[in-house]
Amino acid sequence: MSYFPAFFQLEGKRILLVGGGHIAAEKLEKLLDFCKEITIVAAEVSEPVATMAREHCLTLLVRPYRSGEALEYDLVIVATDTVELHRQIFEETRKARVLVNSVDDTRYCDFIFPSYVKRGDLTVAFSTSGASPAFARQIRRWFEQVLPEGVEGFLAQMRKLRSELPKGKERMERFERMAKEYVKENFPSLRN
Ligand SMILES: C[C@@]1(CC(=O)O)C2=NC(=C\c3[nH]c(c(CCC(=O)O)c3CC(=O)O)Cc3[nH]c(c(CC(=O)O)c3CCC(=O)O)/C=C3\N/C(=C\2)[C@@H](CCC(=O)O)[C@]3(C)CC(=O)O)/[C@H]1CCC(=O)O
Ligand SMILES: NC(=O)c1ccc[n+]([C@@H]2O[C@H](COP(=O)([O-])OP(=O)(O)OC[C@H]3O[C@@H](n4cnc5c(N)ncnc54)[C@H](O)[C@@H]3O)[C@@H](O)[C@H]2O)c1
Repeated sequence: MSYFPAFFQLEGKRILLVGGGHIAAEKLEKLLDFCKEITIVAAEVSEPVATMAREHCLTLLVRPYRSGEALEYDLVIVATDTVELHRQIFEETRKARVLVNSVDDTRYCDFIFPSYVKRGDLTVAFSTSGASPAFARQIRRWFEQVLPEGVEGFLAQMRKLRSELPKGKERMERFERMAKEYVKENFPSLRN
């Protein structure tokens, strides 16, 4: 079954990253695009993870994961080199409202990381539901080339107008027209 694409508000959520190596650093970099309160627990910590933790004032616990501690969080990302730990954390959380991502192992995932492009308020995410992460990455890279410079500025302008103009048919038509014109001018291969 494919994964449902949703955009979660992470601010205010309790987030735990388990692991402090190469892959944990990649996941952390992505999480930091969307939230600034993250706890990391890792037996050993690589330089990139230590640097991000310091720069963003994250809670960094340098010690092995303790049984049951995932239950204190809303979202848990497990990025260690110990598959058994990924299974353990997934099992521990089954009776609680904790969502788990185990890198590289859909058996122990409630959600998976997509490939994405983020420019201001625009986030475009690609997923193959695990069929081919390599393909998700390549299509993301292609899309980065297609995306016009300054799209975030256009969205900032639209956001401002939305807050200023009263709701209704007139506003709806105006926004549709503006969005259509923007796409027509900036995505030259689209004609309609
Ligand atoms: C998108 C991205 C986001 C991110 O990591 O944040 C992501 N993987 C990325 C890259 C990548 N990962 C792997 C390769 C090597 C080539 C290949 O295998 O294709 C490459 C390509 C590369 O690095 O070039 C290895 C790999 N990955 C998974 C497995 C396990 C398996 O398939 O069973 C294995 C085999 C391990 C092994 O062989 O031992 C599993 C998962 N990887 C996912 C996400 C989730 C599904 C996403 C989806 O398809 O929708 C899922 C299910 C779980 C999760 O991790 O959340 C990120 C690209 C970011 C970007 O650049 O934009
Ligand atoms: N490195 C890659 O390019 C790559 C590519 C594909 C898949 N993977 C997979 O991703 C996983 C992580 O890879 P990595 O390169 O980040 O590994 P890594 O060895 O760099 O990091 C593993 C981290 O897990 C921590 N850890 C291990 N047991 C722990 C425990 N009980 N409690 C807390 N922390 C613990 C370690 O201290 C370390 O910080 C592995 O399963 C690997 O097979 C890695």
